[in-house]
Amino acid sequence: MGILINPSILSADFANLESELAAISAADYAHIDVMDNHFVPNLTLGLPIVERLAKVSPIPLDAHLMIENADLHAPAYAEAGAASVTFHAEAAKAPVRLARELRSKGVRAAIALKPATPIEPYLDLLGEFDMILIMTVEPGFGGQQFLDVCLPKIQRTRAAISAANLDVWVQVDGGVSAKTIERAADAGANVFVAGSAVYSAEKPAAAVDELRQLAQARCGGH
Ligand SMILES: O=C(CO)[C@H](O)[C@H](O)COP(=O)(O)O
Repeated sequence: MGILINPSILSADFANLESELAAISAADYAHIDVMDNHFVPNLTLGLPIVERLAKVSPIPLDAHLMIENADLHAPAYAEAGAASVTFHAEAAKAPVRLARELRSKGVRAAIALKPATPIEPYLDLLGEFDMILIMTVEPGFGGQQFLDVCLPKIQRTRAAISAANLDVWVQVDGGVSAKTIERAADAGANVFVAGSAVYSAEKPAAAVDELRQLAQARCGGH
């Protein structure tokens, strides 16, 4: 399974998003944090901006919806041009139905779990998703510290995916940096979201390369 580095534009300059996306053209997906000020105590951007970003981005968009009522709102992000749409388990009433609806629109469907949400209720459903996002911070803000307590959940998720012989990606988001990415890779993640570690770097493209090399050196087994 390949390694993917998805910089989060949460730490980018919101007044210059087109050039901020150009700066990460060597990454795999641009991670777009959609926050509604209800599911999380922060407000970022919504559908019209995602629609524009999808048109100008040199790489596909990975939309991470930190919004309530995901069943109702998530499909519109697929129609807006995101290549991958992630909704939160805590915000979806019918996650399997929603994932099937997203896939029917031709996008990758992913489910996200906050640090206190267990993977166990979803273990028999893994094949319904293209990716599982294990949050390694409480969602809402960039620049937080990576939560090592989430590593066992990443391990259990990867073990279940391997045991079922599924091709499901495991994404980590929150506090991912050159200091923490190896631990996440060792635990079984293969998709890495990094906001501040990329956009606070003098050269975002070099930061993407460094993260990729560190993860690739550890991800031989998955
Ligand atoms: O989903 C998020 C916050 O809810 C962000 O994607 C995440 O925190 C990235 O920022 P950083 O790498 O600075 O932690």
